[in-house]
Amino acid sequence: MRERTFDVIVIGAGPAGEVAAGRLADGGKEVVVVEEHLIGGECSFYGCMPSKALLRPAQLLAEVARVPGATEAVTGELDVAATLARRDQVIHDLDDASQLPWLQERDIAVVRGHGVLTGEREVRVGDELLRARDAVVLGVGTRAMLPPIDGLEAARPWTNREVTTTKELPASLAILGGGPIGCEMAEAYRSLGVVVTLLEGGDRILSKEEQFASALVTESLRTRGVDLRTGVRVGRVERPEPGGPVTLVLEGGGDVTADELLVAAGRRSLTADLGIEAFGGEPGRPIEVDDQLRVPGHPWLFVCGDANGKALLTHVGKHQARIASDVILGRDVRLRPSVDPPPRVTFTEPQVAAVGYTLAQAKAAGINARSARATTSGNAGASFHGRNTPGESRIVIDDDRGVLVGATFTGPDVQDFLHAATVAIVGAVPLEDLWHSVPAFPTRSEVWLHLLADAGL
Ligand SMILES: Cc1cc2nc3c(=O)[nH]c(=O)nc-3n(C[C@H](O)[C@H](O)[C@H](O)COP(=O)(O)OP(=O)(O)OC[C@H]3O[C@@H](n4cnc5c(N)ncnc54)[C@H](O)[C@@H]3O)c2cc1C
Ligand SMILES: NC(=O)c1ccc[n+]([C@@H]2O[C@H](COP(=O)([O-])OP(=O)(O)OC[C@H]3O[C@@H](n4cnc5c(N)ncnc54)[C@H](O)[C@@H]3O)[C@@H](O)[C@H]2O)c1
Repeated sequence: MRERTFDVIVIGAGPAGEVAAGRLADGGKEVVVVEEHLIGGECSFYGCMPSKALLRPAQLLAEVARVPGATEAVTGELDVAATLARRDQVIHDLDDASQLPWLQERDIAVVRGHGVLTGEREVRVGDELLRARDAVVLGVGTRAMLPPIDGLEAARPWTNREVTTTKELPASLAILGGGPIGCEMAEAYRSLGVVVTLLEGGDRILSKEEQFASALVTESLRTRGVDLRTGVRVGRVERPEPGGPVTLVLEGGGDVTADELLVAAGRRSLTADLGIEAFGGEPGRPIEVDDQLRVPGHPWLFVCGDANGKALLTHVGKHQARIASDVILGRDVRLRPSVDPPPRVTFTEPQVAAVGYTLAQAKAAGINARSARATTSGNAGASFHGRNTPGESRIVIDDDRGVLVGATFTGPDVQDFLHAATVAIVGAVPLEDLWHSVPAFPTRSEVWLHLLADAGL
């Protein structure tokens, strides 16, 4: 068996693993990355990037239709083939060659294959044994979770992998689960001309967000023609002919038939064949870590990104990777609770861009909280993006401390509003100081003036 020794072994080259490897190498460590599929991970090839590529063209076309001058100039329909071709460019036709120079420039070694922990600071990849002088960082991520529904697995449903990469669109698509994946893909596929049925088991879609945000996205999807149903329980799935239509038999009567079925009902950690049980982990479950991303009792073992289950978001995994790397490089840094829940954006139209607590979550956390609201497009800057676009914004205020603890912006293209709110929350900026943070005219940031006015400032 071939043996090699490095300072740090990183298993999984998704966003978390890549950032850890890069930062450690920049800090002078000799690093090896073990990857069994594509360098770039789920986010680059089957997640964030292709999903946004599928959503953006129709959203831009809708914005053009709201802005006279441009409206008259752009008169055609969405080009479906060009949209799929652009998606293929974004995911580099599922080829990770363009990710390699970044690693090579930093002298990061790459080992292709499935990594398994075989001992302390020891990883086996096929017939190669890797040893680490300092640490092992796990960034193994997640896969789609299939709920235990009779016939579901045998029906070979789509997961995020097929829905983001397919070259041929089905005429109809049923989607199980109304979280961010289900909602984004419902809108994208509908905009590409597919008949979409979205089935959510809970009483509302996007259940982790403010109720008003769920209601706005529900209304928007229904207006676009998505058959959106909540409180639905699927009892059985049938696909008599492989590749033929699939039928979901609903508990309580009725069924839904579609050419394809997407399961977007949550994720499971890729910790089943990792050797994690020897270090206190449970195969298939997220691995518990402390505020320095270490596995308790194993100071050389770190877990970053989706695999620790804290928040399944690329930017969260990358932040954790920066912290773990700095700890390995000898710095005393930790996760801070100041921005938890973290910033997040569902890229539907309207978008839901939120950070920190919803009002209900703040109250449940024992905070003396109240909210203030404003119409997102109710300012001069917004008129240049299209008057009266649907969308409301709300901030959640901790009245005892006089600071923000949450914010939600809904509307078209509001994703970049979020960072100001994140800075205000992490910096615990007093509301009076926020009031003096004057937004330029005419920018859509004037929504802050209206939010603070509604809060009594
Ligand atoms: C459709 C979709 C859309 C999304 N959109 C967004 C978005 O807009 N914004 C956002 O912030 N997040 C989004 N996410 C979530 C985001 O993709 C994940 O949070 C992110 O990819 C997690 O990064 P990671 O590095 O932890 O894991 P991953 O990206 O899953 O990467 C893990 C890597 O580890 C490899 N691996 C696993 N086990 C082993 C092993 N034993 N040996 C070797 N290699 C191994 C895998 O092959 C993979 O390459 C989306 C997810 C999906 C599915
Ligand atoms: N824009 C973004 O940032 C973005 C986009 C997509 C995904 N993501 C990340 O990926 C993660 C996974 O996304 P997701 O949408 O798969 O998961 P999720 O856990 O967020 O949502 C799953 C939804 O499926 C529903 N569900 C579960 N079982 C069901 C069943 N049997 N029948 C009907 N409904 C059922 C749940 O009630 C829930 O609403 C998210 O947590 C998110 O962090 C982020």
